[in-house]
Amino acid sequence: MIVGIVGCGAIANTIVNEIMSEEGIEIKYFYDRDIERAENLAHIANGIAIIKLEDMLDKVDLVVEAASPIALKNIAIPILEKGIDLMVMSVGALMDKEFRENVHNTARKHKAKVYAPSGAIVGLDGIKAASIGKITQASLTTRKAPKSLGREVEEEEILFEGKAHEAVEKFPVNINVAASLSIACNMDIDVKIIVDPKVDRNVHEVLVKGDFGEFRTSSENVPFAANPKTSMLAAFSAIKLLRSFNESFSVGT
Ligand SMILES: NC(=O)C1=CN([C@@H]2O[C@H](COP(=O)(O)OP(=O)(O)OC[C@H]3O[C@@H](n4cnc5c(N)ncnc54)[C@H](O)[C@@H]3O)[C@@H](O)[C@H]2O)C=CC1
Ligand SMILES: O=C([O-])CC(=O)C(=O)O
Repeated sequence: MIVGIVGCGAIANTIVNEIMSEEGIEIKYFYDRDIERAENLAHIANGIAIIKLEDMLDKVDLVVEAASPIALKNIAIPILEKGIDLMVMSVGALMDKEFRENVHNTARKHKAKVYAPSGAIVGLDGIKAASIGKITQASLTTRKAPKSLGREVEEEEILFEGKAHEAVEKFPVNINVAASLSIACNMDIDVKIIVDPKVDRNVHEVLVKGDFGEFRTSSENVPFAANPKTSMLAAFSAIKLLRSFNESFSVGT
């Protein structure tokens, strides 16, 4: 499998450092609006930095988007139209219903697949199983340190309380997890975002109720030093999903 990466930041660097050149996965093409970032990562991976997306499209089997929701909106359709699979980290962009439908229809028409790893939250496996019945309630409470949210506060403060579609508009690079949960639950879930000077982790609490009963998950994620908005777990989930394409045994939904 030849892989291209769009967005050469914290997540992409972790993917490359972990996978480098593993049997069956060759991460070869690197694109970033900051060409230096693409060149640095290409150098580490012994790959090729490209200056426009089209330069990788006839050469890859899968593109990993690890850039931003705006980037995803620009690249998704041209990638899928070529029948290339797409792994999406900036899931928040998919809260735009028209865009999501376009992505879905294009993927189906060109026999491409779109994957969204579980990212920084815990519980999507259970939600996927629970969605066989009816899900009646789902919420996410996210607590991050001021530097993760770009705020300066002395006391904990609720920054946002409302629906996921609004949360991803207001905090596009901090709450993609709300979109993953909403898509998995097939509802615009309730979201609360708290800035808390007492925490040094990215904390995500998920509550889901439905026909199956109810569950709560809580993850206290170590953030990347280089980008404290992002949890290391998010990059790990992408790596695990990439590896799963070569595995013959799968556990969990
Ligand atoms: N699904 C999830 O659970 C999670 C998703 N994310 C999202 O994943 C994405 C990547 O995260 P990180 O690696 O932490 O970000 P980062 O900020 O460390 O790296 C992003 C890279 O993408 C590049 N970039 C931004 N916009 C671009 C564009 N339009 N075209 C080309 N390159 C562009 C930037 O120059 C940068 O090098 C972000 O959108 C982030 O919000 C982050 C954490 C969890
Ligand atoms: O990494 C995290 O903790 C969550 C995050 O930034 C996102 O969902 O965009």
